[in-house]
Order: sequence, then C-alpha cells, then structure tokens
Amino acid sequence: MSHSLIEGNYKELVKRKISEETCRKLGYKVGRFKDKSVHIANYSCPKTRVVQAQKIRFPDKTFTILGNTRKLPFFGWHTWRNGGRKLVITEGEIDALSVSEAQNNKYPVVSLPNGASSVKQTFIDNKAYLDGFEEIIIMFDNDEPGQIATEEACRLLGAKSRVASLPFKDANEALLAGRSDLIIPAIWDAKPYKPACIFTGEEVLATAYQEPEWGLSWPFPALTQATYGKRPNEMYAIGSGTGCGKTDLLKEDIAHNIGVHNEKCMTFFLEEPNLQLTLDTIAGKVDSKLYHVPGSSYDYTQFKKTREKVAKNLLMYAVDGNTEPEDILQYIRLGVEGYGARHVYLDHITYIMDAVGEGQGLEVLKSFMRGLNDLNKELPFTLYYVSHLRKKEGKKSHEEGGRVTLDDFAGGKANVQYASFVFALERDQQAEEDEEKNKTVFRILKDRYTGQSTGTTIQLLYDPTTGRKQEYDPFSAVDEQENKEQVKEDF
Ligand SMILES: Nc1ncnc2c1ncn2[C@@H]1O[C@H](COP(=O)(O)OP(=O)(O)OP(=O)(O)O)[C@@H](O)[C@H]1O
Repeated sequence: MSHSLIEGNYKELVKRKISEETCRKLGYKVGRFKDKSVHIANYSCPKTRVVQAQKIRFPDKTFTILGNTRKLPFFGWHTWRNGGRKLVITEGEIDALSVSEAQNNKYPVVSLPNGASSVKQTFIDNKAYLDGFEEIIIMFDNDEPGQIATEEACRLLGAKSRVASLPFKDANEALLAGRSDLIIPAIWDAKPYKPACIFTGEEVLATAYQEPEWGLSWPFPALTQATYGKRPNEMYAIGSGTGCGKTDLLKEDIAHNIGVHNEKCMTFFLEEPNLQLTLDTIAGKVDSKLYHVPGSSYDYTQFKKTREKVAKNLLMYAVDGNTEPEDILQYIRLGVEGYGARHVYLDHITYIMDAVGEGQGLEVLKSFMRGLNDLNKELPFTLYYVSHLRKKEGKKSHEEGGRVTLDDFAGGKANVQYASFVFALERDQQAEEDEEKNKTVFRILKDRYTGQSTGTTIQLLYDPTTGRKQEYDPFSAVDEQENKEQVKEDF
C-alpha cells in the first residue's frame, strides 16, 4: 500500500451531498496523493476483510489502483451482512454512496470496482457473494454503456435480477438535484430486465393496428387462394424428384414477380452457371416464348424489350464451385439491403449438404437453415428454396410420379422446419403419353399460415410450345373431352 496517501477531510464530498458518516461507513475517503487532492475508495478482501486495494480518483476523473488488484470485490461490500433479501449495485462508488445516503445507510448497496466494463469479471469473481442475496437490483448509469452493462449483468444474474431506473443520469445526480426521494421508490419498483426484443402485450396493443392483408399473387390463382399470397419474412420449400420441374417452377414465379409485380428478384441457381440462360428462360416465361431454344421463332424487338425489363429486376449469383453457406448468407444480405431484392430463390439447398464430407451434411444443413431463417426474419424478403428428395426403399420413384411426403426431403426436419409452406411437385417423366408427361401435381405438404391448405393439390400443365406451366382443372378437361366426343357422335 502506498504511504504517500494522506487522509484529509470530507468537505469535498459534502459538495456531492454525501455525508462523512456515509463515507466512513462504506470506506470512502478524501486525501492527498502525488500532491493532488484525491478520492480514495477502499476495497476490502472478501477473505480477510482487510483493505486489499485502494482506488485513487484524481480531480480530472482519471483513476489508478494501488495494492492487490486481482479479483477485486464490490466496493462497500464489507459494510453489510453477507447475504439478505435485496442488494443494490451501482456502476461507481459515488453512486453507491449516494444510494446509501438516501437510505440512511440501512440497506446493502455496493458498486462495481471498474465501472460498466467490469461487470462480467466482477460477477464471476464474486459469485458466492451475489448468491447470498435473493434479489439484486441493478442501478447503473442512464447512458449507453450503462444500458449494455445492465443487460450483461441481468443475463448473468438470471431471474433474481431487477432494474431500477431513475430520471437522472445516475444516483448522485438525483441527490444533487435534491431528488434523493426518488431513489428508494426506484429500488422498490425495480422491474425484471426487459431487453429491446421483448414486448409486453400492452406495448403491442399500443402500436398501430394493421389489418391482415393478402400477400402477392403466385403465377397460379389456386395457389394464391390456398396461401393467401406470398409474404416477406416467410420461407417456402419446394421439393421433387430430379428433373420434375423445380427450377422451372421458380422461373415461372420470378417471371410473375417481375412481369406482374415489378419486384426485384435474386437467384442462387447453383446448378446453372450460364447466367444468359437464366435471363433468357425467365424472359421467355414473361412472353411465353422459348427464347433459349435454338431455331425457335419470336419477335426480336419484343425479346429485347422483355430481356431488358427482366435484367433490370434481376440479381444473379454466379456459382464458381466454391460456394460456402456463409457466402450465401452474406450475399443475400447484400442483395436485399444493397440492391433491394425482395424475393430470393435458392436452387438448391441440398448443394450445401453435398459440398461437405460424409456424415457432416446434416449438421451443416441445420446451421445453414438457422442462418437463413434468422436473415429472413430480420430482412424484408421472401425466400424460395429448392430441395432434392431422398429415395425410400419400396416406394414408387419420385421421377415416375411417386407421391412425395415431408419425410422424403433430404435432411428431413432440418430442411423444412423453418418453412412457412412446403410444396412438392409430382410428375411421371416416363409416362407413355406426352400429355401425361407434361402434367404435374403441385402438392401442399405444410401450411403454417392457416393450416387449411395442407393436403391441397393443384394440377399444372406444361405447354412445351411456350415453356409455360399453367393451372388446369382435370375435371373440366375430362368434361371438355367428353363434350367433344359427344359432338362427334351427334354428327
Ligand atoms: N411439368 C413439366 N412437364 C414437362 N417438362 C417440364 C415440366 N416442368 C419442367 N419441365 C422441363 O423439364 C426440364 C427439367 O426441369 P427442371 O430443371 O425445372 O427440373 P428440376 O426438378 O429443377 O431438376 P433437378 O432435379 O435436376 O434440379 C426443363 O427443361 C423444364 O423445362
């Protein structure tokens, strides 16, 4: 301990409205050090109760600590009985003195040894002391570092933490303003900590009421009816056997979003490195033309116009064979925040699993899906992602029209858990009749929005001359056929 410390009188603290009695009780002094008038806070060792360190506060508010600075206890702890019902903790020594002054030095109050940044270490070093109290009231400064430290303290303390708030920067300011009467009620009214992400029902009630609205339409009216449209902050999974038309369905939706809704879309087509092809097939769907097929006939002026419109609303990721899950998350953020993309299409999620070694796929998928979900809930975009299916022994092949179930999705639950809707495409690519080959059953496997459309199927028909998929009613198609046959017979 330095011997150049000279104890002085307490007049200086009277300016702060703190009495000599309070200072003596908690171990706070005024003295001289290196020819300067300083404040001295004594820190007593939790084991021996003898002063282990002295914190010297200079007039310019800088500090130095003399003595043993390892595992510093709370300032003032030795004043009180160990343990009890309530303990108040302030950020600094002067605030602890101020609270004690307001309470006539009757109830336990201590302070952090090194301000807001010392919460974690002090709480760990003095856990046994904190464990002795039933309720711990945090009364840190009313500023940003104080808020951050409050959050940290409450997280460490758990259910027994309470937060006391004063309409002043700190307890000493309340004292100086002649409002020491606010300190005791603030302690009694201390509330459990409420982070910014937790809202009470009343707080939600107080925000403006928003009527439920329809989302944006899909390219298929029956799907819009079944889902009430597509909404931001939702994820939609699409699964089918290989070659059944998943990418084609995404392109149908992108063409609809750009052509009808004028919305910006972003693609991650991890199996389509040819970005011209992506652009041209989408433009083709807008105009119902096969722009990407050599020799097909179309109006060149229209082609250029549509291509430009699609290009203006499309952001495309160029796959380079080194795609990491983290990159995708980062580029989605960039696309949404930087380029205004409102719809993100990821084809396909199973790529992420395939890219890692045997046995690690599921863990990687789980953490990627979690990352996608967090991003999707944070930023205003809709995510559409494609998944491959796993083959089940004894079941009809998915490539030959076999019925798809949720369980068939590669990665199982991890894959579909966060999705608001899960869709499946069923198509018999080996059907003998061309017409049969072009039919797809679009099945809704999961509906989180109302639950009512789970099990709904929509019939889609692919027109190879236009490259478009459209909804059709198989029963009216049968009626039409029967009508035609009847007309023939009548003749
Ligand atoms: N209902 C359909 N009838 C006939 N052909 C279709 C149908 N849907 C898509 N196609 C065509 O089949 C081909 C394969 O479709 P697509 O690439 O969309 O399948 P996928 O399920 O994404 O395949 P993969 O599993 O390889 O990713 C495309 O040329 C597409 O135009």
